[in-house]
Amino acid sequence: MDRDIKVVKIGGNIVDNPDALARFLRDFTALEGRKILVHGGGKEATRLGARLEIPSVMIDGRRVTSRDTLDVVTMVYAGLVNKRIVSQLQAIGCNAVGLSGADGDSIRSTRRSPQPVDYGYVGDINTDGVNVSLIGSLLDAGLTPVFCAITHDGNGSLLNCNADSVASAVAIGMSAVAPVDLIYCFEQPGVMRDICCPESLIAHITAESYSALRSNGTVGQGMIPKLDNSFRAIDAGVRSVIIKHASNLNNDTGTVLSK
Ligand SMILES: Nc1ncnc2c1ncn2[C@@H]1O[C@H](COP(=O)(O)OP(=O)(O)O)[C@@H](O)[C@H]1O
Ligand SMILES: CC(=O)N[C@@H](CCC(=O)OP(=O)(O)O)C(=O)O
Repeated sequence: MDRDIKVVKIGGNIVDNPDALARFLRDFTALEGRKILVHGGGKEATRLGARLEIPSVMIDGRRVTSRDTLDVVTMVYAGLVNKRIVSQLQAIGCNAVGLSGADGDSIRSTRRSPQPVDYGYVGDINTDGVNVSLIGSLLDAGLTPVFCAITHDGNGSLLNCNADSVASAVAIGMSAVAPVDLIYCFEQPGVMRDICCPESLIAHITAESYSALRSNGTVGQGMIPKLDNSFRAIDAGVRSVIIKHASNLNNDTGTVLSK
């Protein structure tokens, strides 16, 4: 059997669009070999928070996660969104199993220091926090793990992580046992010089060109953590990283990252 593993992260704007999500899940199901899906769902959490009168506060692309907000994001990511995705995958022949990081002790993290910014119940995934043998056993059993952004600290607390960081950490962890390709899918063609112009797609970014794109403001907002996570994965031995439109999952179009 092909030992390679594909770790695919699907962004929040696709998760939030039923037609785009259905198309993406069909393409994901068609991917051959062992695969893992990681999803976000920030928009749905923000909407439910508003309905419950729990306002969402984001700082540098991360959600300040109070006790109440932790309840909201757990309900939305580990519940509604995860189970919706798993049931849709089941309906099209992909035997998915939905997990938070607490399930099977699959992903452990540590609550962030309250300095310089107190993010509340937000975690950073531990260096050895990905349970490679559990995930390997699921893959060997023919299952497709589907992870949300909720992890745990091993002491009974759930912690909210950035979904891009979960994807990168899972890819890094699994690269200890197999070649891993990390694929970030979202609603844009990739990293662009001009976000309003799809033709301005940047085909290839190195660590050196990234620092120029960052300092001249070409990349901003959510793209900075995505690129930081991409380079972290490459440095830690992940075989390939690409950032692409969700509808291009099964072709080569996108932005390829390399050292
Ligand atoms: N140069 C760029 N190219 C593409 N997207 C960019 C760029 N700079 C900033 N972005 C923003 O980054 C966002 C992606 O980050 P994010 O919303 O965190 O992704 P995801 O949907 O995967 O969670 C895009 O929606 C876009 O608004
Ligand atoms: C700590 C933190 O910010 N966690 C994210 C997790 C979800 C996520 O990353 O979703 P997208 O991929 O849709 O952005 C949040 O609560 O928004």
